Amino acid sequence: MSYQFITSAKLPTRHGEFDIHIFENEAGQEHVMLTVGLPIDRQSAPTDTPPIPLVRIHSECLTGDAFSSLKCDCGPQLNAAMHAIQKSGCGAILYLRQEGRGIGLTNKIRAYALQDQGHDTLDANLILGLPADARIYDMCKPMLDHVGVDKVRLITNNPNKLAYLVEHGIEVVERVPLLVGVNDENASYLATKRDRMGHLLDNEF
Ligand SMILES: Nc1nc2c(ncn2[C@@H]2O[C@H](COP(=O)(O)OP(=O)(O)OP(=O)(O)O)[C@@H](O)[C@H]2O)c(=O)[nH]1
Ligand SMILES: [Zn+2]
Repeated sequence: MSYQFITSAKLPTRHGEFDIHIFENEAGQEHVMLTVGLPIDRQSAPTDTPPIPLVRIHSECLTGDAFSSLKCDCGPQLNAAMHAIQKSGCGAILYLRQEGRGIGLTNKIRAYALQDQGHDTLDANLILGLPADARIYDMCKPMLDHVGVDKVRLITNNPNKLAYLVEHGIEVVERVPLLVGVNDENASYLATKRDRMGHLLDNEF
């Protein structure tokens, strides 16, 4: 699949002002990138060491990002990442339109119905005959290339995202862990990511 840059504009938010960039693949699927301080202006202070952009690869979660769901940690993670990137002055949010770990909104809600019956987040996908995690990350490299980023500090607990970037020639100088928005409703979801999905979490939930 190839990805094309379409357009960009300013986006003021309550965290500060971002540039918003839209990308599209051949199937017409849109992905979004919010940036601050990118591309890095190497002319203005050529002798300074350039900053390493702080980057968050975030998969769409309508229920968490827009509806403040307590079933996951997505909404607080998105807000914390936007805040941290603004504070650092240089970075990007890659907002990937792969809802429900790539199975789509309808299937995610089907999985939630199974979770209501006591299944965990991983088994719910498997019972539906769907992969535990169907996401791809091949849009990330062209999106980062667009703003000249080849080195990042990556905000994640997900080893798949680290592996993708490293395999595609993007240097991950640092992994920045992100644990926010833990509550009684999402504790078992986080424990399943830690115990059954290999996420880099060593906390008790
Ligand atoms: N199938 C399914 N998807 C879920 C469930 N809860 C959250 N999601 C999806 O999981 C994805 C969350 O992904 P990210 O925010 O990229 O985070 P992550 O892969 O958990 O890794 P981090 O970078 O460590 O946060 C979103 O697409 C959510 O819609 C669930 O119970 N079932
Ligand atoms: Zn979520």
